[in-house]
Amino acid sequence: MSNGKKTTKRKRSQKSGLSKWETNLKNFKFRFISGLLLVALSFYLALAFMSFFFTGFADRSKFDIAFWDFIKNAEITVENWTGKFGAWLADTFINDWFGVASTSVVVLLFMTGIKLVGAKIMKLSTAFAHAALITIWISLTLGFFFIDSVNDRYLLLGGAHGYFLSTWLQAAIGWAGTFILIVVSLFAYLSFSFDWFIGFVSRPFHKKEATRETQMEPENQKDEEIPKDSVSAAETEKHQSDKPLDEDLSLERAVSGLSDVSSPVKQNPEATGNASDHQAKEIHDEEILEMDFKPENTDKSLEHDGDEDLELKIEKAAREEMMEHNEDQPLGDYDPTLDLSSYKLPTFDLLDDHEAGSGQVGEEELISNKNKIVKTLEDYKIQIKSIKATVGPTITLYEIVPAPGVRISKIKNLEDDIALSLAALGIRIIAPIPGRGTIGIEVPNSEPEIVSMRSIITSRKFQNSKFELPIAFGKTISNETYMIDLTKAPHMLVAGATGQGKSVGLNAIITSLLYKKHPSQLKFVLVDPKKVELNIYSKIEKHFLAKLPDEEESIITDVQRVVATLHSLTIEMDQRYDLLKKAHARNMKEYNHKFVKRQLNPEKGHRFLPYIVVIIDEFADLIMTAGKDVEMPIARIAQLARAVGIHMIIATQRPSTNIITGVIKANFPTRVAFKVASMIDSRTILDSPGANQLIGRGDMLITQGSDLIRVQCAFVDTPEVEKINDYVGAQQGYPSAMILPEYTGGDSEGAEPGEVDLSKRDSMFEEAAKVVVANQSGSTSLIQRRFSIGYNRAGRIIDQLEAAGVVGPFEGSKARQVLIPDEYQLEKLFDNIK
Ligand SMILES: Nc1ncnc2c1ncn2[C@@H]1O[C@H](COP(=O)(O)OP(=O)(O)OP(=O)(O)O)[C@@H](O)[C@H]1O
Repeated sequence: MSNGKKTTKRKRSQKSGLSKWETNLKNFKFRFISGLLLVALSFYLALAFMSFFFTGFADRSKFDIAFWDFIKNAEITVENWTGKFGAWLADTFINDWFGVASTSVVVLLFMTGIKLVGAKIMKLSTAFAHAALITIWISLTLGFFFIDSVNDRYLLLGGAHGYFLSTWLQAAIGWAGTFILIVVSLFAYLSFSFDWFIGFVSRPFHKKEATRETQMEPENQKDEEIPKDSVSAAETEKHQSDKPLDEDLSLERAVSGLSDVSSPVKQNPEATGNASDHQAKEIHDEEILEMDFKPENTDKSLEHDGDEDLELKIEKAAREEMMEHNEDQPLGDYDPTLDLSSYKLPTFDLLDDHEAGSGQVGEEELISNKNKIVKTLEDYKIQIKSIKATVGPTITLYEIVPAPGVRISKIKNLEDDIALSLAALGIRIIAPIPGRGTIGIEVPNSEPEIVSMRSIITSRKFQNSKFELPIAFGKTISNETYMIDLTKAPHMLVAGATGQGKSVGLNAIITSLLYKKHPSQLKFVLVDPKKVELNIYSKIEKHFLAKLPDEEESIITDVQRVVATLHSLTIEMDQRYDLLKKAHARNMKEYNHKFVKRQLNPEKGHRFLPYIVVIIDEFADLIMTAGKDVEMPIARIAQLARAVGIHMIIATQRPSTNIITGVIKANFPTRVAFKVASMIDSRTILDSPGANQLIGRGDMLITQGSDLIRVQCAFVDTPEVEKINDYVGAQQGYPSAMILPEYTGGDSEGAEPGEVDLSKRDSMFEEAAKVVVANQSGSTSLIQRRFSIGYNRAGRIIDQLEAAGVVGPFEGSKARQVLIPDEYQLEKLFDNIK
């Protein structure tokens, strides 16, 4: 009894010891220090080994006593540079173990050390595996070729391991056998580890093909360099410096000398010199990528039959063969994109640049505005320390540092006066700018610039983004591409009075996603009560849309269908949670990772889960007509669906409180406001004023909880969206849109629960009956699997089959009894119930 207790205790302490050790490993400081120690140890060992080659001869006789005696006895000294311990280590590693191949230990210690410190190198498990193979091979080879060095105890090149292994092998398979084994194992290792090696070795045997290959090369290259639908390579983008604005455009002034406000301000020579070209425009750091997504056109190569194309054909065949033989080989990771493996992301040339950069802010305008601001403030006896301008695409931000003692609220109250003196609409005062200790005055530029969607999509920031669902909205006031990850958002409210850029904004959101995602990874549910705004996307139904079963239109316009779709999405959400639970995954990313790694069995209902983005335009219309019927499922999805990859974007013209209710608001943390009609609307959507002061045409404010960020929305015109849709729609898609689970709640009027109306049989009733009779098994999951339909619908069909007398009643865990023995009887039954 007490023994048992002890064991448990020990186990527990071992357990806690392990977790402590793990926690330590995760601790950065601990890792860093351990890493440094390992690197130091690797240097020490390297010196010990190196020195051993020179001093080992002199020290050789000293190792013959026990280790502690050797270390303790001060009278014994060694020549090795690293002292007795180093000498002993070198002797043990080199002579007793693996000979000179033991240097691999030094390399491994070094690699582990720098990895712990934070260096990005190859996986340690791979390094260890290679090192082990190389060490054994070198040790054996040296042991084989320098077998005589065993008599020279000072240096066994292959170590004791090499010597014994080679002696044993020679006795077993002879000298020749051992030699062959050494050569073959080398070739096997190189072929296994390096793909190029097989080609290198087999090249002499394929001289003829190799010549052909060289002949083909220039042609291939040409193909790569001038992809048909890529963007013009000659096109370049202005690269602008990353300097903070105050270095480039200096409107800063000393505290004293405010009296000479009209005097020319300090100018940066560069900015002034280029005034006519750039007009002291704020310089942004977005490098534009001219990139083409066109994957290699393998199909083309198949069309060529001539002899000269042999090499290309072989490549293609090898590829296809690999796929055909997939089942026989150990399966690699599951690739969800394989279903539509030839799918190409839209190319950049589908987007226009809308004369990007056309809007320019003259230096005169900047100075005049600055003077007016300073003058107005001065009129109200407000002293300022400095003023700085940041020129954005449509807005310039004048940042003021007030003199000590000036009350911020005093400046804030002057909003109207400043607007009056500048004779401009859309002036917004941010007092203070969070985290900067300055006051911002945003003034619209007289010639606003259009931010083209193209400049955003081609920006390096967007292209290199690692976001799961990247949405590139446009540019901030400092000309940076502004992006959010919808998975983090996770639901978004968009408001804006009519004509202020809401539809363009929704198109920008969808376009961003279409430029980054494969149809297998993302599905949209589009709700458009206006029937015209989102209809454009019906062309990509088979690629990117999801809809209810038996639904004809993929863009939902009818309120009743919206309600059914939202309910269906809640069912999909619940099903996804069930799958996550079964897979012991906390969220969809983890689940998909497991699925891709083939840890989840599709036979058990597991499937790769695409993100679902639900976009609802004109939400006001919807809530007015359907009220709680839409509000409740939306609230449910918004509260729960984040972890299962369902995200919602709701847009409305009228952001009043009866439309954006508390429940909805609480669950939509990301808010986007285009210009709205009143301050009350602005407060409803953003919880603060500001959206009423915007200038329209894509000028917007975004908040993700705390700060408000002013962004100029990227402009994407309807013809561009059409081109993108044509491009995607023309490619091979899935047989249909993604089918959402069947929702039957709305249809069951009249029928009591449990009562089945056979006159309203499911369209799959007969097919399902045949399958059940043929298999003599009446299970819902069989029908679900065979017809790829949801559980609800399959269950309903089974109920109908029971009512028709095809299957018996529900019997708990057992499958239902099938009452019809064969197809002949079944046909008779069909005739009876017609
Ligand atoms: N980001 C933008 N950059 C430049 N101009 C824009 C931008 N967004 C919108 N506009 C201009 O504003 C016009 C109206 O935009 P949009 O159709 O998106 O408005 P809306 O808010 O959706 O209106 P409604 O609610 O009536 O559909 C566009 O035709 C375009 O000329």
